[in-house]
Amino acid sequence: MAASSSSFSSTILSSPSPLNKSHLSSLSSKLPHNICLPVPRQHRRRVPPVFVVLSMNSKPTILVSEKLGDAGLDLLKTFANVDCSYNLSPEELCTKISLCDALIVRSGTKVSREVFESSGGRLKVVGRAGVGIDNVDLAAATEHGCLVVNAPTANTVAAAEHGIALLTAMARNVAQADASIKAGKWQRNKYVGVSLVGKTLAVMGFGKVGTEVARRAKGLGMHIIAHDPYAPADRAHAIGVDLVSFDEAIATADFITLHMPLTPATSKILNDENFAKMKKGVRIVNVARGGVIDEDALVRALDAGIVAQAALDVFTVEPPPKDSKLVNHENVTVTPHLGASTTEAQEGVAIEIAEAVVGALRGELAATAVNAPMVPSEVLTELKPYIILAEKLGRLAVQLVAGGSGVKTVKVTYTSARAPDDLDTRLLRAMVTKGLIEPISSVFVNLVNADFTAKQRGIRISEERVILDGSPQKPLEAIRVQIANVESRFASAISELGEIKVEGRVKDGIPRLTKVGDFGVDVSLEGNIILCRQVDQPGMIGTVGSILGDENVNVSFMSVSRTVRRKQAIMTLGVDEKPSKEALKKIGDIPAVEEFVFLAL
Ligand SMILES: NC(=O)c1ccc[n+]([C@@H]2O[C@H](COP(=O)([O-])OP(=O)(O)OC[C@H]3O[C@@H](n4cnc5c(N)ncnc54)[C@H](O)[C@@H]3O)[C@@H](O)[C@H]2O)c1
Ligand SMILES: O=C(O)[C@H](O)COP(=O)(O)O
Repeated sequence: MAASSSSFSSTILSSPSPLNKSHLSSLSSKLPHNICLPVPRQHRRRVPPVFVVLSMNSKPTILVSEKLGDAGLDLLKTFANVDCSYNLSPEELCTKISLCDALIVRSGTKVSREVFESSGGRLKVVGRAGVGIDNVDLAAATEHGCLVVNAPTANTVAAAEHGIALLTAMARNVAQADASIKAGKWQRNKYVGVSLVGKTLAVMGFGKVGTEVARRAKGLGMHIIAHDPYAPADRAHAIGVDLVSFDEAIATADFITLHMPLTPATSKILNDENFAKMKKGVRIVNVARGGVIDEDALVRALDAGIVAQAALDVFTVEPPPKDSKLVNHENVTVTPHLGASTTEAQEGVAIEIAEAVVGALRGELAATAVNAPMVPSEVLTELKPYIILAEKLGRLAVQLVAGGSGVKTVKVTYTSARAPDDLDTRLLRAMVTKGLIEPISSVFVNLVNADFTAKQRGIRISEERVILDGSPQKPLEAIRVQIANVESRFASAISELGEIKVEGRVKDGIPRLTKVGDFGVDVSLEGNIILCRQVDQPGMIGTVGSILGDENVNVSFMSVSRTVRRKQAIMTLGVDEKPSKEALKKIGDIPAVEEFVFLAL
């Protein structure tokens, strides 16, 4: 395969010379008994999860801080210790959280920065049993490497049905009439309502819930328009809805129903200025988030008769103050955030979030991750050996650093026959970052916080593609990691360009180191590695092997590659145990050894 475009010349070095089988068997009789020659390691292959969260033997603890459906709780209990502690104060939550690996909340628990700080690094997953994640401090979660997942689909219909319930109840004064008759009155003239048929309903936010509300309202004979700057117009057209501008929506609607998330852009989007643009007598439904309405402005608009009625399920502060003018307004119908509260939705949400949290704790990538890239499972399966390769190369490269200006400028090069848009490298970059940072810090790095952690430590990681001609069946041919402006503990790891350079490939599903500096090598990236530059002369393997054998250090593989016959060679040894300082010194003292380094993978 030839590189078709590259800013790095990517000439593959002539094949290194790993020991071949006959060479090895003739050697084996001369080696100490505990030196194993290359053994198939497939059975020992481990795929590290992307969110390595649990030690092998621990049963995780999951704190459930709000009521969750039984089916979800049962699922959680098969995997973890489940602590259902409802109505915790913020202080109690902060105290408990240090004993928990995961936390499951609904909208009633504020997962603040303090919660992440109090967890001492143990909290690895926050599961939001529902859609809105505005009660979770996402920035803090990301900085602490904590994955946030939600359950975005199971309560959609429930929320849409509640929107329709509020719409119809409001139009026919159901709540007010109910209260009146229970107070002993019979006020048939007071509670004359308005009809929905033929009226224009503006759906603000045409996502999952908004779409379902629109479908149902069409069935009531309403004319539906929608405003959503990010929704595809063809999806709206397909169900007979026109997407219009914000101003057109609010100016032409008889009814407005809110279905957008609470974001800085939508906060108080219905305010004095926008109420003034509405048709006099407009009616408003909110099952999204209280914060999208300026509640004081809504009271003014109600008092001025601009807004005839409002029906609200959500409030800026929940529960709202007892003396809230808005809640107590006679033209306002309220429910206590019940949009998702149907038996069916809560069972669905509980299962959806339990599966997501358990999956994340097992280290799988969550399809509903909120603060990490979502990688489809088929892509993940294909990339798995390359994920390990990326991390191991990062680990190896950073351990080769001996000084200089520190690990600041790192370049990762992917050699692939795939088109750039057919290879998502975010996962690979995160794993290189993990490999680079974890050996030199106590920071836990994962896909969630990799970029943040690198940035925080002043490490600039650039990526480059070398596009190969040929069949793109494999996602990658090679990954190369280069660290600039550093000195190395193993001078041979410095390339001609003056950078530490390591390169690896996946062969038969096993990640292998294939280049160190400008030397070709070929060893499996497992356990610990000794890199040794030596004069190419007979007896070296036996001498080094004997030193390790005397120490009861098991050699799992070896490869020798040389540049010029009888001149210089790089010997690479895989060892299961870390040799003692004395043994390493003895290796260094062998006259033909020019330099060597021990690296833990
Ligand atoms: N009351 C409840 O119990 C309840 C239940 C479920 C969902 N919700 C809330 O309903 C809202 C919608 O949920 P969803 O599942 O449909 O979410 P969604 O992400 O599927 O849809 C939200 C839509 O809002 C759009 N949007 C974003 N910014 C906008 C803006 N400035 N103007 C107009 N549209 C904008 C997005 O493009 C998206 O299409 C969320 O706030 C969610 O928290 C409330
Ligand atoms: O965002 C949501 O999913 C809804 O607001 C439901 O919130 P809840 O789980 O607190 O009912």
